Amino acid sequence: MADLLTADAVREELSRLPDWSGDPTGIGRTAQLGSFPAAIAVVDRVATVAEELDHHPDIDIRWRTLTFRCVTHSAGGVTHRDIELARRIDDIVRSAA
Ligand SMILES: C[C@H](O)[C@H](O)[C@H]1CNC2=NC(N)=NC(=O)C2=N1
Repeated sequence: MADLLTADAVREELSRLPDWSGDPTGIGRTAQLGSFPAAIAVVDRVATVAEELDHHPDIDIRWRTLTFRCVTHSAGGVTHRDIELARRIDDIVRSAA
């Protein structure tokens, strides 16, 4: 099982993920795209990456605003897998914006 990050480690990782906030119970970000179809296209690309990593974010879709939350459910908190997923989500949002 993946190791839970301490509060200090989560803070450290978040300092390198400026669009994300959170704590050891989960990290999240929102992203506003240009349109609803553009937002759905981002969700679709995130779905592909989530399958590749076998690690899946919780996603809230409200018109063109997406909210991603990453937590390792099986571990009950934030692990390096969530940090990796967050970086990959950032890459997708950046290339879509
Ligand atoms: C069997 C499979 O590895 C697990 O169900 C995975 C799938 N994706 C997952 N995603 C997240 N965020 N947390 C998990 O614990 C998790 N478990």
